[in-house]
Amino acid sequence: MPYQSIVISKFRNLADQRLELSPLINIVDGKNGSGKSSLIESLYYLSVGKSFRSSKLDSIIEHNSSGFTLFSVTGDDNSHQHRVGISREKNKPALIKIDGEFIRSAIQLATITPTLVIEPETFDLLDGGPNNRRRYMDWGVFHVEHRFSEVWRRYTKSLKQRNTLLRRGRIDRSLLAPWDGQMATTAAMIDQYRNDYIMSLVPVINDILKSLNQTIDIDISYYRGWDKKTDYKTILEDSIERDIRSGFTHQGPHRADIRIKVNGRFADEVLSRGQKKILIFAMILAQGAFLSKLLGRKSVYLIDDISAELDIEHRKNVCSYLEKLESQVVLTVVDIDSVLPLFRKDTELRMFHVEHGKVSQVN
Ligand SMILES: Nc1ncnc2c1ncn2[C@@H]1O[C@H](COP(=O)(O)OP(=O)(O)OP(=O)(O)O)[C@@H](O)[C@H]1O
Repeated sequence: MPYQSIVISKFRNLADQRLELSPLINIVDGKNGSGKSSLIESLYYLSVGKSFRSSKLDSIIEHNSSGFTLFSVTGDDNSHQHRVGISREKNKPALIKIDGEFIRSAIQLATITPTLVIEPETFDLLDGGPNNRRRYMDWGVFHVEHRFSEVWRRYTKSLKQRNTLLRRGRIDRSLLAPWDGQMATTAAMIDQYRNDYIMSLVPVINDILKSLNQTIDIDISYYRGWDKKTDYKTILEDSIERDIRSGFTHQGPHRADIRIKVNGRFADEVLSRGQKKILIFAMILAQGAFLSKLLGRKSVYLIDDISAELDIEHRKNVCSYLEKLESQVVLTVVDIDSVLPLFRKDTELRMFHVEHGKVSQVN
């Protein structure tokens, strides 16, 4: 569901303001340090109740203020509207309302507006640690498999309990049994959801690579976090001595990873920097395409500083792809001329200019 309007107050350097967005393409330009990434971050915050830039609340709240608030109206002509409000005050719990009702978990936010973000750190997906890749995989699993968040919650709760017991050192092993049982059941489900998602996603990524005029064909090998031939309960039993020595559980879905291969070789080892970036664009765009194909749900795409990431040819391919999606896109650029000529004249496009945190619509 696209954002129709947002109201921002005391978020980073952004002035207190209300913005009306296009349901399709929105281009935001402004000098370095004007507030473009902060605007992308505020939209992302509204979609999941957290930032992609910082986990420290203090750095997000406007420096001279004690808290920020964000408010959005989402929906399109054919669908029901939703109103989301988030208020964060220093040293206080988050207050989140959907349609006037307080909610306890920010997870509910993510179901309203599936939001994909491409910002400088997204490009760590291939070369960075497995956390990024698990987050990538689980964004999709969360949206296509409604049981995932509950199963994941049960798994992590049992993992935490097991690790607490392991840290006690000399333990009565019978105390571990219920947690091991719970972990084995939930791990098998998580493994199945992730494996199914990745297998379905690979052809979509390859189709998108083709539509971005790329000749590479990729494959993804999924590692579930423990040996593929052994059931998880046996793994937990066999690794108990090592787990006790270290005080934590070495193997399991919390250690899952994906490795991306191009012509049988690992992408992070053979692709150029530019090729990696376009591959990462394709991987993110594929998540939205797959969700739309499977469940008819459209995602919102937030893309920060596209011109810094892609050369003109790749930018043109990505912009043409985005234009055909008929989804909401918010793109930021330093120089509007680096993207504006790449869109068709008849595209429903809205332009904004940011200066010292004030975002103004440009005619
Ligand atoms: N909590 C905060 N309160 C006030 N100002 C902040 C806060 N956090 C960051 N800033 C400032 O907000 C400004 C805008 O930052 P932002 O990253 O949004 O800029 P940008 O337009 O994306 O810049 P660039 O093009 O360089 O990426 C910066 O000058 C930054 O120092």
